[in-house]
Amino acid sequence: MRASLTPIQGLLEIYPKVLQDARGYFFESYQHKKLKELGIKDLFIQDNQSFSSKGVLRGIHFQNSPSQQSKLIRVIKGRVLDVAVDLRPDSPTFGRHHATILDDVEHKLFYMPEGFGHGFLALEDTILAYKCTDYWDPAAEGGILWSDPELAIDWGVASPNVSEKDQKLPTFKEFTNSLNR
Ligand SMILES: Cc1cn([C@H]2C[C@H](O)[C@@H](COP(=O)(O)OP(=O)(O)O[C@H]3O[C@@H](C)C(=O)[C@@H](O)[C@H]3O)O2)c(=O)[nH]c1=O
Repeated sequence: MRASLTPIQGLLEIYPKVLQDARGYFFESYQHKKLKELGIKDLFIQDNQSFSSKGVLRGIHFQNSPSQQSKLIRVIKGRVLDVAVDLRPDSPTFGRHHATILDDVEHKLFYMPEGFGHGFLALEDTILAYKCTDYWDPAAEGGILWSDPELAIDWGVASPNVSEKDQKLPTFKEFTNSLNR
């Protein structure tokens, strides 16, 4: 397991050692001690899995305090463009994002601590799995519109398949205004 830093402090891309043999592959998708050595000390208490058809975009989602979640994300089958948006008001990279490809070949893990918005675009029919450090809390759910020009995320598609709920998410400006209230 090897971690690679990203331009945003706290966000990590983690490369597991994928062992191939005549039967297929094997890798440790979660190993507490090795992740701790890479600086990830979180206690994950919920695992989620979703299937998304090619062209589906989910996000950008987060949970507000006190139900904030760190996430450890990976693709079981398929390929996504996965995006983390820095929503930590005190961060020098507040409002900036980092995008990365997660797939079922490299099996890269994407770690985002509390304070990030998360979204992904399915580039193929995809099963995505992620660990979370807090339970789902519908009352604490927050989000930002995937296509907000201020975030300027290059999704590479003009009209992805987005849920009605996600189409109505606030803009980044509305989000920042809500912080100042
Ligand atoms: C997130 C979540 C949803 N649900 C339910 C609510 C709803 O009926 C159904 C689908 O929920 P959603 O439409 O919110 O699912 P989805 O759009 O996949 O939401 C997820 O998006 C990605 C980007 C994230 O980062 C996640 O934290 C989560 O917000 O599942 C749970 O039961 N537990 C959960 O933890």
